[in-house]
Amino acid sequence: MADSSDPSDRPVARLLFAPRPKPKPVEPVNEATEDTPSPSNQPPPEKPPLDQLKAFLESQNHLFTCGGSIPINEKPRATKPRRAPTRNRPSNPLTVDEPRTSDPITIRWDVANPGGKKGHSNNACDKITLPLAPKSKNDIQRLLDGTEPATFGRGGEDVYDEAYRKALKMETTAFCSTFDPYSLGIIDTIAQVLLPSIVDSSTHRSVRAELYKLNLYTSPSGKFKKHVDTPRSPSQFGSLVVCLPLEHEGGQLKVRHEGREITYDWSTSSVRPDHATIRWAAFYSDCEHEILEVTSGHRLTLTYNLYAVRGTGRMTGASQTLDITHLPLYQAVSTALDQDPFGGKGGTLGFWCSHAYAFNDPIETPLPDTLKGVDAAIWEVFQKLNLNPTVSAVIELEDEWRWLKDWKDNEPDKTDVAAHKVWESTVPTRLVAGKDFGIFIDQYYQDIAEDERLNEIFTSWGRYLDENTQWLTTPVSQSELQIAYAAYGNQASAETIYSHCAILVDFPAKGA
Ligand SMILES: O=C(O)CCC(=O)C(=O)O
Ligand SMILES: [Fe+2]
Repeated sequence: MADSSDPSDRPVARLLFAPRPKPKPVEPVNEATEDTPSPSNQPPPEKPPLDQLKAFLESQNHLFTCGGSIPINEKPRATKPRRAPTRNRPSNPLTVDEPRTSDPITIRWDVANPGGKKGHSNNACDKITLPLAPKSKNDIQRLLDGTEPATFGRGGEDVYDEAYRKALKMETTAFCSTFDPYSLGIIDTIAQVLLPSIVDSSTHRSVRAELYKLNLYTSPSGKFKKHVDTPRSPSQFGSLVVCLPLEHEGGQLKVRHEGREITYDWSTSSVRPDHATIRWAAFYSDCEHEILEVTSGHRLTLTYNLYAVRGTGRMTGASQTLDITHLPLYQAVSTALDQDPFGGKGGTLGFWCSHAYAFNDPIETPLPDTLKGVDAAIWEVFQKLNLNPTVSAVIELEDEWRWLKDWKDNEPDKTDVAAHKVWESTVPTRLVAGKDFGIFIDQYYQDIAEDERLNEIFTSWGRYLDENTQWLTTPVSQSELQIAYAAYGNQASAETIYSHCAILVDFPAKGA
């Protein structure tokens, strides 16, 4: 993704964020253990209601990834055809409690130059079936021959740099596989955990998974250093990684969000011979993640982009809906807001979203349909309480706003400090909430004075959030991730980028 500092580029909100302090040190949490329970779940009773809610919200950032495993049934039984129901014989009950198992997975791919003969037609393909049969380890070489080096996005370009990403790939046009995340229940699980729908909500959401790549991380030193996944469209909310059964060690996938870290360790070896298992992990794709070095064998994954779609969620299972009034969050918010937090004077209640959201221009973002984790929950709580929330891109103006860097030139005789005062009187506050997402400067603004320009841009794009705004959360420490957004994606940016957002609720003044 381009980290543009060229003022002639169309600037976007993302570029205007001030660098933030370093994130809190990461608390390592591994797959087998629960997140450390936060003592702040029960805020001390003496705090005012809004402070109690703030403390409660601080502990609500844990939901950003989920994963699981599916054993492979290496000798699949022939499936008995189901008999159609008749009047005397009801339909077969659904075998919902049967453990889900997968058949072995076959991968087929195009062979570019079969037999290496010139002039030979290019339409042959090869295949392997996993888990590999004993003594068929050499089959993996044929698969390797069908791959090409995997690039990634840096500074708006696709680059190959083994120091950052050492991996091989196949494009979806060159391979297919019998693996189906829908029929194995993986997509249902992701929908329930990462994109739940809420009873009565206007946003009933389902997940669509689109196969993206086959990747092979091979020893020695196959890896992908920390990055966030480049969103392919504004409705992309997540990424799914499926690890197919091939012996390897190392290659742990680490996913991070707001100082928390989950490790998916899928290594298999003679010590842990459970290689006849498919393992998977899904996460919100704005979460930073990395793949540690593979120290032996080959780590083979299929990656999918996950999109939020409107639907009934009944693709493979029953619709799962959540009654928001039963969430502790609902109780916490309604108790805190029982008393008007602005004492009748009116103001804005702000919730900095815990995640970043993809948008592109000029198409609107699909928010609130793509809200993630606690952001979705707070949105629904505000809705349920009839508070008319809005979700906006919120930008924080930098002290030295490099993109309009010549503002000081208007006051050449003043010191930086004095010139800065002029700037501060021009813009009432540093926080501006957008009615739209990207900020685009048209030619018109180039012709007016710098200070007027600032004000005009921001009042036409959004509104200033003044001291009457009470923030329930502090903005996520983004300094590292912000750099990662700008510099490292898994593909050079396709028109869609992430923005930081806030959910806002306006409380009118009493009698207004
Ligand atoms: O293979 C994996 O574990 C994930 C790969 C990844 O992060 C990516 O392709 O963007
Ligand atoms: Fe990734």
